[in-house]
Amino acid sequence: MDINIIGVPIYYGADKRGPEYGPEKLREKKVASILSKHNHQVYDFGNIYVPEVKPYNKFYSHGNLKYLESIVEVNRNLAHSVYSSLKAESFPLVIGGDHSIALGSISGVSRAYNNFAVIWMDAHGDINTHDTSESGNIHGMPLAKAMNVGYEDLTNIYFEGQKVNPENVFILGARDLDDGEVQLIKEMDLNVYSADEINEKGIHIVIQQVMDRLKSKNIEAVHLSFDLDFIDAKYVPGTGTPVSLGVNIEDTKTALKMLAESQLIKSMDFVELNVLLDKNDVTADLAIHLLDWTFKHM
Ligand SMILES: NC(=[NH2+])NCCC[C@H](N)C(=O)O
Ligand SMILES: [Mn+2]
Ligand SMILES: [Mn+2]
Repeated sequence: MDINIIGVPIYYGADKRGPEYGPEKLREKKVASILSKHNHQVYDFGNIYVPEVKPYNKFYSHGNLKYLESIVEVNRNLAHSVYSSLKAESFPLVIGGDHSIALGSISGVSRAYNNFAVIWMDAHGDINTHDTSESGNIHGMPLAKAMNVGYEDLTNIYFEGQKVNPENVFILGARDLDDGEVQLIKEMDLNVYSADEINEKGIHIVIQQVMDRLKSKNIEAVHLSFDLDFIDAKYVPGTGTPVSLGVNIEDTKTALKMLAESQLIKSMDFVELNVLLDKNDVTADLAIHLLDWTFKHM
């Protein structure tokens, strides 16, 4: 398969320095040549341009949507890059950066496919809006925007309106949800498999259930959005919002292997590696190992 690596060196969605060095770090660790070992042609498309913003301007046009203008611009460009990759039958691997970039990738995927699903592996739901967010950090909101919930500058990125049908969204590993997010899950009847449920039932059973659902819906493609904080906090010091009682590394690998082998995954985000918080590169090395593992099974 052909893979296009698209780096997005941004921290604005997290409002904490560190994730912007993710693409550089993974390149330093030879991500492209590692993936190409598994019979893939890997093309490194470099980085999406991230404009500089003065920190005092972060509230520029909206008090509870920090760095709104820049995040909109970056995601619009990213969306087109992801769409172009898919049109060229190349797998877009989007390397963050913080999770705000999922909005751009899902928007690009959405233009390429009619009936696709999003699998969101994360300790968080990332379904806040400017009304429910306690932080104003846009990385806690992209999945809501993709479902057309929230502020219109963010829901209308790349093209107007909804990018993904909420019925086709699967959140895995959740264990740190804000009140507004819990309410939205109820209102929209979203598919959420919490970390507790995964650890009780077993990852294998949960992934199988998700795949059965995808099959019954005749899904043609899946976008996998992987936030490193899906994994239990003790294994990932290098992420900005770690949460304990998560999934361990072995189970994470089982999930990624099963999803990769399904051949349904056509695009992926890999986000929230915080290089500045990392300890001796353990999280960066784990990131490389997980990507190596995933694309080995693809
Ligand atoms: N992509 C992430 N790591 N998101 C963390 C979000 C944390 C919190 N729920 C917020 O909205 O601020
Ligand atoms: Mn996230
Ligand atoms: Mn998260």
